[in-house]
Amino acid sequence: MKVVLVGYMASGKTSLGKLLAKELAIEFIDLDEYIEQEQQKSVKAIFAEKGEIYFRSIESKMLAKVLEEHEDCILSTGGGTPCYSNNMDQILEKSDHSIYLQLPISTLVERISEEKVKRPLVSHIGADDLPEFIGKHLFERRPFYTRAKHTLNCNEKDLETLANEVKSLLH
Ligand SMILES: Nc1ncnc2c1ncn2[C@@H]1O[C@H](COP(=O)(O)OP(=O)(O)O)[C@@H](O)[C@H]1O
Ligand SMILES: O=C(O)C1=C[C@@H](OP(=O)(O)O)[C@@H](O)[C@H](O)C1
Ligand SMILES: [Mg+2]
Repeated sequence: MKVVLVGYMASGKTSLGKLLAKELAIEFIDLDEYIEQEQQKSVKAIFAEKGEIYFRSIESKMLAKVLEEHEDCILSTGGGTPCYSNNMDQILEKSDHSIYLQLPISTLVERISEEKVKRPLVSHIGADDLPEFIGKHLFERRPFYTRAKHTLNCNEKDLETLANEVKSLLH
């Protein structure tokens, strides 16, 4: 069974994916970590040294590779993955379940402001401008995320609760 998690930065894709894979005893793949291993560089360094277009091209290729080569896995994507190239079509075609982790802007702002450094798209944005940036960005990206097979309301739920809710979707 192939399950793909999508959603905005800091929606919990990596954390929930890890927990789910452990509980379901299947392989966990985080697309950003996969790219970092393949490129031998952090996502931050790839953005800084080669630019976003290069990152999006690698991201799309690595997504296709993971979807092709892995039968049973939980795949946590990056926040931008479904929004470029034909990535969301690929996800819908090649996975059994795709799940959009939905959170209110206020929670995303809180989480991102604590972890801006490792996220190159927001690292340069000041605290005052962050809510407007995230609001606009999510408005642009939401149409891609909502194509996922399921939407999971993650507001004020801990990881264990979310893992149980995902498991009940996987039939
Ligand atoms: N359900 C949750 N409740 C509270 N904090 C969470 C939850 N899920 C994730 N987090 C926290 O939010 C931050 C971003 O999580 P992460 O898994 O890196 O998100 P993503 O991979 O979507 O960017 C981390 O600090 C993580 O511990
Ligand atoms: O939203 C985005 O475009 C990005 C999200 C990041 O992943 P997370 O969503 O896990 O932070 C990472 O892929 C890169 O920094 C770009
Ligand atoms: Mg992540």
